[in-house]
Amino acid sequence: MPNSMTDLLKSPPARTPLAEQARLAIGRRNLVFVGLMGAGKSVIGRMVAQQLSLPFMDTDAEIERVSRMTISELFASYGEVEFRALETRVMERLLKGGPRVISTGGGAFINERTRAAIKRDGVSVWLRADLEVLWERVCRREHRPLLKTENPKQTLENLMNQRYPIYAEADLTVESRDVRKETVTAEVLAAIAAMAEGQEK
Ligand SMILES: Nc1ncnc2c1ncn2[C@@H]1O[C@H](COP(=O)(O)OP(=O)(O)O)[C@@H](O)[C@H]1O
Ligand SMILES: O=C(O)C1=C[C@@H](OP(=O)(O)O)[C@@H](O)[C@H](O)C1
Ligand SMILES: [Mg+2]
Repeated sequence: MPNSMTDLLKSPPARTPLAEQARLAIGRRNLVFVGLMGAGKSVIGRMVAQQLSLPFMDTDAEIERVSRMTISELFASYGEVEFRALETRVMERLLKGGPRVISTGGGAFINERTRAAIKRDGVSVWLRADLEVLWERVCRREHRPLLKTENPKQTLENLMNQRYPIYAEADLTVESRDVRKETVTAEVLAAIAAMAEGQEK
């Protein structure tokens, strides 16, 4: 929200040359972040959107807005199957309104129908991270219902084993490691720009 008339008159911040290249590469498509809980989809997605001057949406936030419930409440009241059905509908709707940057919840790309929609209308980026990095980021947070188990670190490892072969189907992979978020953001832009160069050859 602009704070003053001066803000309203300001032009949007200029993109860096790397961001400009990445923006051209995306064209009318959406940029979609996939990967496990704690990979940084929500945080990095928002930063990349800012760099590209594209609107940002997070499917979990959108699901919470339309249902007027938290993700934990949805899992508790309706279960995972209903949550996935809602997630697919929200994802299909967001993909139609692009181009935008969309961060998904960790299970979205695992669902066949959601994955097919992302492949059709988006450039997907897998933010890949090691177990220790993910665990360090999620262990103190309480809002992820799938990790409310006896041994959440083991649950995370099991999910890695099940899901990593599927995340690997994403168009691009960027390592989300223990470095500054700005570094990961720049690496995402570089990966998109490099993808476009590869397509031109
Ligand atoms: N280099 C980094 N890249 C991404 N996230 C990072 C990084 N360093 C620390 N974090 C933290 O890790 C957490 C990632 O959470 P989030 O973006 O919600 O992940 P996801 O949406 O993939 O579950 C955030 O608290 C973020 O601040
Ligand atoms: O991995 C998953 O199945 C889930 C990941 C969560 O999103 P984040 O990956 O953003 O934490 C959220 O959608 C829900 O708790 C289920
Ligand atoms: Mg998230």
